[in-house]
Amino acid sequence: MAGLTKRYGGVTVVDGVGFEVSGGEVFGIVGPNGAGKTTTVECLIGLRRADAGVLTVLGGEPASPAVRSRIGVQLQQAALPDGMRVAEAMTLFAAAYRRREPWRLLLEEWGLAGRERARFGSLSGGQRQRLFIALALINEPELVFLDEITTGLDPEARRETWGLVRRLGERGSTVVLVSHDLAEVAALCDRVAVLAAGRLVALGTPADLAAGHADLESAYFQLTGRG
Ligand SMILES: Nc1ncnc2c1ncn2[C@@H]1O[C@H](COP(=O)(O)OP(=O)(O)OP(=O)(O)O)[C@@H](O)[C@H]1O
Repeated sequence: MAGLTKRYGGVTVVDGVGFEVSGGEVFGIVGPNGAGKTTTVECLIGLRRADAGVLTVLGGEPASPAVRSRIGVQLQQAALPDGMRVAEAMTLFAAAYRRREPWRLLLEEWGLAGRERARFGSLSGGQRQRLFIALALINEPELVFLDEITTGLDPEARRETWGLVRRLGERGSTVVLVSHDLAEVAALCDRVAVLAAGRLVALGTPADLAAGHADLESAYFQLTGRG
């Protein structure tokens, strides 16, 4: 991806951002609120049209059906009707794809076995989050986008989710992870892009970014102009 630019009503919210993500990499995107992280992901998954830039995802155009069928997406504002049962959600999402993982296995893997008949509205925050990740994986995606997956989770659920993201990486999936949690990024990501006010201000391994600073957090504050 090179030169990604997106404007909303004349305001540039993503400004010439470019990076390459390698196969099998866990790639983090961090930055303050409003930095353009979600907009960047939305352009990469074909949900929004870029105003400028060259975007290639798995060798194709982000919005093409061939690419869409090979990616998985868990978006920040994901929601399901409160009355929908877990099994119904899995069946519905599975129906949208030709290639799909047996969804009962996915529920097992994500700690939701036995919750098939539970309604979305009755699930805890952690269970909802895991359900959204399971839904994002239903088409056995080669590339998975996860946006703030541990926000609102208690420490134990957060740790568990980290383990599951690691497992995705180990299985060979490429993961793009948007996060506000620098400890999470340091623990999970091979490389990290730092966005601030729509621009890419740094790109490297967590260790590279932290080099010359007390830690990753102080590097982040300096890079994003908050230090
Ligand atoms: N549909 C939209 N219409 C107008 N402005 C938008 C729209 N979506 C996002 N924006 C604006 O674009 C900017 C970037 O938003 P974006 O959600 O990409 O940032 P972010 O880095 O993901 O922030 P956060 O950390 O708060 O999720 C913000 O100023 C936001 O208000």
